[in-house]
Order: sequence, then structure tokens, then C-alpha cells
Amino acid sequence: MRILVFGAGSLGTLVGGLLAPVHDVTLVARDPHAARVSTAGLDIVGAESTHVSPAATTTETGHSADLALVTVKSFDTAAAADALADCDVGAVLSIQNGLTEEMLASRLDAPVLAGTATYGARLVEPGRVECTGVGRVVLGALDGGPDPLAERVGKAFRVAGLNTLVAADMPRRRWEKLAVNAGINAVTALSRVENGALAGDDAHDLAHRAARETARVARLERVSLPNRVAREAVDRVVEKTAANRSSMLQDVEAGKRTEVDAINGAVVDIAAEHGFEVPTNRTLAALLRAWERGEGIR
Ligand SMILES: NC(=O)C1=CN([C@@H]2O[C@H](COP(=O)(O)OP(=O)(O)OC[C@H]3O[C@@H](n4cnc5c(N)ncnc54)[C@H](OP(=O)(O)O)[C@@H]3O)[C@@H](O)[C@H]2O)C=CC1
Ligand SMILES: CC(C)(CO)C(=O)C(=O)O
Repeated sequence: MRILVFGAGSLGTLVGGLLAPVHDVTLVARDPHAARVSTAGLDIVGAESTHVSPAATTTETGHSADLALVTVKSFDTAAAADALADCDVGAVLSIQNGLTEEMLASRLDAPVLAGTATYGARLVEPGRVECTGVGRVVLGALDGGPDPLAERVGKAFRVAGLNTLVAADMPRRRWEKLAVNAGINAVTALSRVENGALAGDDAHDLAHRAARETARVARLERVSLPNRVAREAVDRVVEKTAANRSSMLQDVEAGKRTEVDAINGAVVDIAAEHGFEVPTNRTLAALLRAWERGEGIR
């Protein structure tokens, strides 16, 4: 399969690199990373370890591929979609955090698959990515149900050795992940603690409230996600990733823009479309945006 990885930073470089031994992979990345991969190849270190040689470029348009894998941060999704509109791609798959697939689908003619990733990735230096945890890619039809295209992409990922599940219930899975991110990411970023520190703390209750509100909005969107399931998902992730510093906490610590708009902000916006209030998500989003507007982003 010809796979174009659009936005090969940490996650895109890891997943693209793992696909490269079996598929024809091109990383669309920034220099000096793109130049380094083009000339010296890519080292994958950590929980996965190999040296591979995908193509890499900074050119964003004019590509032809069977699949475009979108791995830019959520706030760069519109720009990625505009660039992909000038490519010839058979299908698009996002494995970003936050609700981004709708934007891709509204701007692109190619079919858009929904995805989530729990692999951990960190771009250590140009040409070198660390796999900080072997997770799983879950993908499927954006509106749910069986999907031959998702099956083909899932098979291509599995053939390359990626732990991949093709799921017929992506709407519920996306909203469950959103509930987890709305709770854990925002609360850990604002309180500057690792995920495990939420267990049994008042902040845990705050994370639960954000997740419960998200589940309620999911149900308004006709996605079956009981409050209890969202709460338990938060507890499970807090326990399983206790030592993690959430991606939003890492962004805050690095003085980088966060993905608040596609996470808590998206919950607020979609709730508003239903005339529903989500005070916890609204408060968390307002605090994070205040940080971003103020001294936050360097
Ligand atoms: N890292 C991880 O372990 C995981 C990440 N995710 C999700 O995956 C997504 C990506 O995360 P992550 O990989 O960490 O983020 P990164 O910032 O490391 O990677 C995104 C990359 O895309 C680049 N980029 C943006 N626009 C373009 C463009 N037009 N052309 C070329 N390159 C571009 C960025 O460059 P620049 O910064 O210069 O704009 C950056 O290098 C996020 O939604 C995140 O939440 C999900 C699970 C795990
Ligand atoms: C699951 C979790 C909360 C793990 O840290 C995550 O997705 C993130 O940090 O973005």
C-alpha cells in the first residue's frame, strides 16, 4: 500500500516507520527531520527497535497515495486537509486525539476513516523516534458499521506488525477516548501532575465530571456512551498510565499550544448545538485558553 503520513512528528514518524518495511511510505515532515530521514534513514528505538528507510519530504501537495494517515496536531488539521485536497489519495485515516475527522471529511472527497492510537511516541532528534509504549491502533468507519476499506487498511497495518483492531463501533470509541482526554488531559495539564496523581484526589472528581459531561453530549449525538462507562474509562487509563505525563501536560510544560479546542472545546461547542451546558468542560477550556493567550506559549 502507498501510504502518505501527513505531519510526521512523534506519532506519525513511529507509525510510518513501523509500516515502512512492508509498504511504500512517504513521511511529510519538517526539516531537518525530513532531510535526515531522506539521507540517513530512520532509527526507531525504545519499545520497538529497528532502522528503516521511508521516503521523507517537506513538500505538502502533489502526492499520490492509497492512504493518507493524518498525524498533525488537531489544530493543524484544516491546513492538512487543504494540502491533502491537492493530492490524489484513495482514503484518509486520522489517528489524532480530539474530534478531527469531521473537518477532514468536510474538506476532502476521499473517504475518511476514524482512528485512535495508544502507541506512545517521542521524536528524540531528527531521524530518531522513540516508541515509549506499544499500544494499539483502532480504526473503522466514521459512522460505525462494517467497512471493507477499514478492513483493507487494518490488514495492511497488521501485515506490517502493528497491533491493529478494526472496529465497527468507532463513534462510541471516539467519544469514549474524548471523554478520557477531556478529563485527564485538561486536569493534569492545569494541575501539572502525572496521570496517576489523579487517583483518589479531588482532581479525580473533576476529571470524572468532565468525562460524564462528554458522555452526555455523546448521547445527544446519538452515540451510546453511559456515564458509568466514561467514568470507568477514566479510572482505567489513570491506573494503566499512572506514570504518564499527559500529552497536554507535556505541551504546557514545553510552552506549546495545546489541543484544547479539539477536546474540551469540541465538547462545549457540540453541547451548545444541542442547547446544553457543560460547565466543567467550559471552565477547563477557558483556563487552558487563558494560559495559551497569556504567558503560556513560548
Ligand atoms: N505522541 C504520541 O505518543 C501520541 C499522539 N497522539 C496524537 O497524535 C497527534 C500528533 O501528535 P504528535 O505526533 O505527538 O505531535 P507532533 O507535534 O510531534 O507531530 C506533528 C508534526 O506535524 C508537523 N506538521 C504540522 N503541519 C505540517 C505540515 N503542513 N507539513 C509538514 N509537517 C507538518 C508538525 O511540525 P511543527 O510542529 O513544526 O508544526 C509536527 O512535527 C496529536 O493529535 C496527538 O494528540 C495520539 C496518541 C499518542
Ligand atoms: C490516554 C492519555 C491520557 C495518556 O496520557 C492520552 O491520550 C494523552 O496523554 O493524550
